[in-house]
Amino acid sequence: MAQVLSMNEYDEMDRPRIQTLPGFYGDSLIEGVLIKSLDVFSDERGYLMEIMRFNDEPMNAGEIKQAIASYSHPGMVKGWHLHSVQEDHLVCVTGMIKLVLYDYREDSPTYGVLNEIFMGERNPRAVFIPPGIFHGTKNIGSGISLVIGMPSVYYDPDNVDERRLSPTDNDIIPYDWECRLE
Ligand SMILES: Cc1cn([C@H]2C[C@H](O)[C@@H](COP(=O)(O)OP(=O)(O)O[C@H]3O[C@@H](C)C(=O)[C@@H](O)[C@H]3O)O2)c(=O)[nH]c1=O
Repeated sequence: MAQVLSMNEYDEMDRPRIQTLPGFYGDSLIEGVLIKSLDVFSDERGYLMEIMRFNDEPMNAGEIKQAIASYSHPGMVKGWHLHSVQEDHLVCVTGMIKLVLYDYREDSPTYGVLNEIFMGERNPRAVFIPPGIFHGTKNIGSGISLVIGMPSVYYDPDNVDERRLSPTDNDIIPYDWECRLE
Protein backbone atom coordinates (compact mmCIF):
# COMPACT_ATOMS: atom_id res chain seq x y z
CA MET A 1 0.00 0.00 0.00
CA ALA A 2 1.43 3.42 -0.97
CA GLN A 3 2.38 5.71 2.00
CA VAL A 4 1.81 9.45 1.50
CA LEU A 5 5.35 10.83 2.00
CA SER A 6 4.24 14.50 2.10
CA MET A 7 2.54 14.02 5.51
CA ASN A 8 5.88 14.33 7.31
CA GLU A 9 4.41 15.75 10.55
CA TYR A 10 1.58 13.24 10.67
CA ASP A 11 2.84 11.37 13.75
CA GLU A 12 3.37 14.60 15.71
CA MET A 13 -0.32 15.51 15.39
CA ASP A 14 -3.02 14.82 18.02
CA ARG A 15 -4.87 11.55 17.72
CA PRO A 16 -8.68 11.60 17.92
CA ARG A 17 -10.30 10.97 21.28
CA ILE A 18 -11.86 7.50 21.40
CA GLN A 19 -15.04 6.71 23.33
CA THR A 20 -14.25 3.53 25.29
CA LEU A 21 -17.99 3.34 26.11
CA PRO A 22 -20.73 4.99 24.04
CA GLY A 23 -20.96 8.63 25.19
CA PHE A 24 -17.99 8.37 27.59
CA TYR A 25 -14.60 10.09 27.60
CA GLY A 26 -12.11 9.59 30.43
CA ASP A 27 -8.88 7.78 31.29
CA SER A 28 -10.99 5.45 33.45
CA LEU A 29 -14.41 5.42 35.09
CA ILE A 30 -14.18 7.20 38.42
CA GLU A 31 -14.17 4.73 41.30
CA GLY A 32 -17.68 4.17 42.69
CA VAL A 33 -19.47 5.90 39.78
CA LEU A 34 -21.99 3.70 37.98
CA ILE A 35 -23.36 4.29 34.47
CA LYS A 36 -26.44 2.16 33.76
CA SER A 37 -27.89 1.87 30.25
CA LEU A 38 -31.66 2.33 30.16
CA ASP A 39 -34.04 0.65 27.74
CA VAL A 40 -36.55 2.74 25.78
CA PHE A 41 -39.82 0.95 24.91
CA SER A 42 -41.35 2.51 21.82
CA ASP A 43 -44.52 1.98 19.88
CA GLU A 44 -46.77 4.07 17.73
CA ARG A 45 -48.28 5.79 20.83
CA GLY A 46 -44.91 7.03 22.10
CA TYR A 47 -42.14 5.67 24.28
CA LEU A 48 -41.43 4.68 27.89
CA MET A 49 -38.26 4.34 29.95
CA GLU A 50 -37.85 2.98 33.46
CA ILE A 51 -35.51 5.47 35.14
CA MET A 52 -35.02 3.81 38.56
CA ARG A 53 -36.21 0.90 40.67
CA PHE A 54 -35.75 1.51 44.39
CA ASN A 55 -34.63 -2.08 44.89
CA ASP A 56 -31.71 -1.54 42.48
CA GLU A 57 -28.93 -2.40 44.92
CA PRO A 58 -25.91 -1.65 42.70
CA MET A 59 -27.30 1.86 42.21
CA ASN A 60 -27.95 2.09 45.97
CA ALA A 61 -31.43 3.23 44.97
CA GLY A 62 -32.88 2.16 48.30
CA GLU A 63 -31.28 5.26 49.83
CA ILE A 64 -33.13 7.69 47.53
CA LYS A 65 -35.16 10.20 49.59
CA GLN A 66 -36.63 12.48 46.94
CA ALA A 67 -36.76 13.28 43.26
CA ILE A 68 -36.25 16.66 41.61
CA ALA A 69 -36.65 17.92 38.06
CA SER A 70 -33.76 20.15 37.02
CA TYR A 71 -34.37 22.06 33.78
CA SER A 72 -31.61 23.82 31.85
CA HIS A 73 -31.77 26.23 28.95
CA PRO A 74 -29.67 25.34 25.85
CA GLY A 75 -25.96 25.80 26.48
CA MET A 76 -26.45 26.35 30.20
CA VAL A 77 -23.97 24.86 32.66
CA LYS A 78 -25.04 23.89 36.20
CA GLY A 79 -22.15 23.09 38.50
CA TRP A 80 -19.69 22.46 39.90
CA HIS A 81 -21.56 20.85 42.77
CA LEU A 82 -19.95 18.82 45.57
CA HIS A 83 -21.61 16.87 48.37
CA SER A 84 -19.97 15.51 51.53
CA VAL A 85 -22.63 12.88 52.31
CA GLN A 86 -25.29 13.05 49.59
CA GLU A 87 -25.28 10.45 46.83
CA ASP A 88 -26.82 11.54 43.53
CA HIS A 89 -28.68 9.49 40.94
CA LEU A 90 -29.16 11.40 37.67
CA VAL A 91 -31.17 10.60 34.55
CA CYS A 92 -31.58 13.04 31.66
CA VAL A 93 -35.09 12.37 30.31
CA THR A 94 -35.45 15.27 27.86
CA GLY A 95 -32.80 16.51 25.46
CA MET A 96 -29.10 15.80 25.79
CA ILE A 97 -26.58 16.88 28.43
CA LYS A 98 -22.90 16.52 29.10
CA LEU A 99 -22.41 15.34 32.71
CA VAL A 100 -18.84 16.00 33.83
CA LEU A 101 -17.38 14.43 36.96
CA TYR A 102 -14.14 15.20 38.81
CA ASP A 103 -12.93 12.92 41.60
CA TYR A 104 -11.98 15.15 44.56
CA ARG A 105 -11.40 12.31 47.07
CA GLU A 106 -7.69 12.27 47.91
CA ASP A 107 -7.89 8.65 49.06
CA SER A 108 -9.52 7.52 45.81
CA PRO A 109 -7.55 5.50 43.22
CA THR A 110 -9.09 7.83 40.62
CA TYR A 111 -8.35 11.11 42.48
CA GLY A 112 -8.12 13.91 39.95
CA VAL A 113 -9.72 11.90 37.12
CA LEU A 114 -12.29 13.62 34.88
CA ASN A 115 -15.20 11.78 33.26
CA GLU A 116 -17.44 13.18 30.52
CA ILE A 117 -20.75 11.39 30.04
CA PHE A 118 -22.99 12.40 27.13
CA MET A 119 -26.48 11.24 28.10
CA GLY A 120 -30.15 11.84 27.44
CA GLU A 121 -32.67 10.88 24.80
CA ARG A 122 -29.98 9.73 22.32
CA ASN A 123 -28.01 7.85 24.99
CA PRO A 124 -30.34 6.93 27.86
CA ARG A 125 -28.30 6.43 31.06
CA ALA A 126 -28.78 6.49 34.84
CA VAL A 127 -25.64 7.64 36.66
CA PHE A 128 -24.80 7.07 40.33
CA ILE A 129 -22.44 9.65 41.85
CA PRO A 130 -20.94 9.03 45.30
CA PRO A 131 -20.15 12.03 47.54
CA GLY A 132 -16.75 13.67 47.09
CA ILE A 133 -17.07 13.89 43.33
CA PHE A 134 -17.57 17.31 41.74
CA HIS A 135 -20.30 17.16 39.12
CA GLY A 136 -21.85 19.55 36.64
CA THR A 137 -24.15 19.38 33.65
CA LYS A 138 -24.31 21.30 30.38
CA ASN A 139 -27.34 21.28 28.10
CA ILE A 140 -25.76 20.38 24.74
CA GLY A 141 -29.08 20.31 22.87
CA SER A 142 -31.18 22.95 21.14
CA GLY A 143 -34.11 22.85 23.57
CA ILE A 144 -34.73 22.71 27.30
CA SER A 145 -33.08 19.67 28.93
CA LEU A 146 -34.63 17.90 31.89
CA VAL A 147 -32.57 15.98 34.42
CA ILE A 148 -34.28 13.93 37.12
CA GLY A 149 -32.12 14.09 40.23
CA MET A 150 -32.68 11.52 42.99
CA PRO A 151 -30.54 12.33 46.04
CA SER A 152 -29.98 10.13 49.07
CA VAL A 153 -30.80 12.92 51.56
CA TYR A 154 -33.72 15.29 51.96
CA TYR A 155 -33.02 18.83 50.80
CA ASP A 156 -32.58 21.07 53.89
CA PRO A 157 -32.25 24.75 52.93
CA ASP A 158 -30.90 25.47 56.43
CA ASN A 159 -28.18 22.86 56.10
CA VAL A 160 -27.52 22.14 52.44
CA ASP A 161 -24.97 19.38 51.87
CA GLU A 162 -23.55 21.12 48.84
CA ARG A 163 -20.60 23.35 48.03
CA ARG A 164 -20.09 24.97 44.67
CA LEU A 165 -17.29 26.14 42.38
CA SER A 166 -17.55 28.42 39.39
CA PRO A 167 -17.49 26.36 36.18
CA THR A 168 -15.41 29.03 34.47
CA ASP A 169 -13.18 30.42 37.20
CA ASN A 170 -11.70 28.06 39.78
CA ASP A 171 -8.21 26.73 40.52
CA ILE A 172 -9.22 23.16 41.38
CA ILE A 173 -10.77 21.51 38.31
CA PRO A 174 -8.85 21.63 34.99
CA TYR A 175 -11.87 21.56 32.69
CA ASP A 176 -13.18 23.82 29.90
CA TRP A 177 -16.95 23.50 29.42
CA GLU A 178 -16.77 24.80 25.85
CA CYS A 179 -17.46 22.33 23.05
CA ARG A 180 -14.23 20.55 22.14
CA LEU A 181 -13.91 21.15 18.40
CA GLU A 182 -11.42 18.86 16.68
C1 LIG B 1 -31.95 20.77 44.98
C2 LIG B 1 -33.18 21.47 45.50
C3 LIG B 1 -33.37 22.83 45.29
N1 LIG B 1 -34.49 23.43 45.77
C4 LIG B 1 -34.71 24.84 45.51
C5 LIG B 1 -33.79 25.79 46.31
C6 LIG B 1 -32.80 26.32 45.32
O1 LIG B 1 -32.48 27.68 45.54
C7 LIG B 1 -33.50 26.17 43.97
C8 LIG B 1 -32.52 25.83 42.88
O2 LIG B 1 -31.77 24.70 43.37
P1 LIG B 1 -30.38 24.38 42.72
O3 LIG B 1 -29.65 25.68 42.42
O4 LIG B 1 -29.70 23.40 43.64
O5 LIG B 1 -30.82 23.66 41.39
P2 LIG B 1 -29.84 23.11 40.26
O6 LIG B 1 -28.72 24.06 40.04
O7 LIG B 1 -30.73 22.75 39.15
O8 LIG B 1 -29.14 21.85 40.88
C9 LIG B 1 -29.81 20.68 41.08
O9 LIG B 1 -29.52 19.97 39.92
C10 LIG B 1 -29.51 18.57 40.12
C11 LIG B 1 -29.26 17.86 38.80
C12 LIG B 1 -28.47 18.22 41.12
O10 LIG B 1 -27.59 17.38 40.89
C13 LIG B 1 -28.55 18.88 42.42
O11 LIG B 1 -27.18 19.10 42.84
C14 LIG B 1 -29.32 20.18 42.43
O12 LIG B 1 -28.47 21.14 43.02
O13 LIG B 1 -34.43 25.09 44.13
C15 LIG B 1 -35.45 22.72 46.50
O14 LIG B 1 -36.46 23.29 46.96
N2 LIG B 1 -35.28 21.39 46.71
C16 LIG B 1 -34.17 20.74 46.23
O15 LIG B 1 -34.05 19.50 46.44
